[in-house]
Amino acid sequence: MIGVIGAGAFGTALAVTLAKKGHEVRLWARNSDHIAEMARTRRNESRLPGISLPETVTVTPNSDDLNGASVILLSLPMQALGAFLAAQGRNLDSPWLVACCKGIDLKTLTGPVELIRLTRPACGAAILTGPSFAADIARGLPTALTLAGGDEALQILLSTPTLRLYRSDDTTGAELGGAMKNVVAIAAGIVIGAGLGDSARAALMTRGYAEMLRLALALGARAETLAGLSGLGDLVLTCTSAQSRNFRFGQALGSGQGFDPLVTVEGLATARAVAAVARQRQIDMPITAMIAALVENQITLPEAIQALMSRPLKQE
Ligand SMILES: NC(=O)C1=CN([C@@H]2O[C@H](COP(=O)(O)OP(=O)(O)OC[C@H]3O[C@@H](n4cnc5c(N)ncnc54)[C@H](OP(=O)(O)O)[C@@H]3O)[C@@H](O)[C@H]2O)C=CC1
Ligand SMILES: O=C(CO)COP(=O)(O)O
Repeated sequence: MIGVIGAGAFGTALAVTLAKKGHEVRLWARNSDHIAEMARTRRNESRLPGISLPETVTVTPNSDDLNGASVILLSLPMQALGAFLAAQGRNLDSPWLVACCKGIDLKTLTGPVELIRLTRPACGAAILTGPSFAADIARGLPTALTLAGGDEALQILLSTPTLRLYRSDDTTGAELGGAMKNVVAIAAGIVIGAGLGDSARAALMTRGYAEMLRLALALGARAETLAGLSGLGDLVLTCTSAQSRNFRFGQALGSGQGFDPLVTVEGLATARAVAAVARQRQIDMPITAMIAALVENQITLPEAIQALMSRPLKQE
């Protein structure tokens, strides 16, 4: 049996693809009305529309029902993970706890793997991350992700005929790549929304990648991890697709439109967290600093664009 914490888009998509492979899956959700609706309709229409839940997926409000799972996937938004682990993490009984979220925790300035390790040092802690929209996974379109921190048996267990996992031991690099690409995706959305053009977006993605790499190397990650699926791969996907919520949020900001505050936009809190880490380490991250300042209403959009364009000329 495989356990999934969080019946959002990603948790549900993982549950569907793993159930289709033949696993029994128990999916934890917090809201009883939501659970009743999923049980009645066999769909998660509010989070992952148009996808049927296989019969072998059971939805439960009780995280104890996941105990004994071969692996428990934690698919909550990053800023909700710490509180969930503090409240229920010590009761989770499985050899592997795998983070399926992207971001840096604002409270501790650490990634999800570190939060898991601190709560359950006796369990294996890993992260599943990379370029994949939940809807694509659930529809059975080909996708490839990085599993960092897991062993070969876990890699085989979680791979499906349409979801191909590559293994890595660089958990720091995998979590930082997945976290920081969302910040750059917001900036890319702003560029497109403000009508600055595709050339400006390409420049921003390249300079965004340069600052992602700078911080990651300073924190002990490997360059090849950042160049892989969990870094560059996800940066490319998220900065170029309107399926991305981070990109769409930026686009709305850049074009002066509103955005539904209930939609999960991981890059917002992560921009502030990464900017704080960069300040502590004295690492230059101008794009992240700009997004953090925008999010905190310290600068306006025209000021942010002007500030980036007027930086001193330097070597690439
Ligand atoms: N969607 C995607 O395509 C992908 C998402 N991810 C990552 O997966 C993670 C989850 O995102 P996603 O599934 O899209 O998010 P969604 O917005 O679709 O769903 C969020 C889920 O988390 C639950 N939740 C929110 N806050 C809390 C809380 N405080 N305690 C318990 N549960 C909570 C929500 O419950 P409720 O419904 O009751 O509000 C909901 O089930 C993110 O880090 C994201 O970056 C990774 C790859 C792809
Ligand atoms: O991480 C994702 C794709 O890999 C999903 O991106 P968004 O959270 O921006 O929708």
